[in-house]
Amino acid sequence: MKKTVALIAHDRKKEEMLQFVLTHKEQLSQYNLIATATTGRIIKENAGLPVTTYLSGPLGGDQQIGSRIACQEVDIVVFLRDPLTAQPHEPDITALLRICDVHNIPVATNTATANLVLQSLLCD
Ligand SMILES: O=C(CO)COP(=O)(O)O
Repeated sequence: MKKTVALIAHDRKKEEMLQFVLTHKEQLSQYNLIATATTGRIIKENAGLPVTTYLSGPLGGDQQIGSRIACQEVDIVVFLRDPLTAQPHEPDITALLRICDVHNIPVATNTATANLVLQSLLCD
């Protein structure tokens, strides 16, 4: 069955997310991609990959993706957080990371880890 990968990036990490997606475009095209609204739109427009989008993070998108994680419908999360900027929806961000740990879902919060996680999927 196709794996589902969630892609989420804060504003100052969106360019890095796009470069990550473009670097791994061929591999990522094999998976179901889901994303928060703005991250997903940028990926669709600039990488041309199909992405199922949810609400923007501050409007509840992190919680929507968290709910899919809780339902065991997500295999990997790449969440490029901005560690230098306070976010109004910090509780939602913490909740998303927590639900990944509750369900033992790999969550990469930087591209160094995300690269390793994608590499490991190639060996599956
Ligand atoms: O805020 C986010 C994650 O916490 C991301 O939301 P957007 O992709 O809509 O910017």
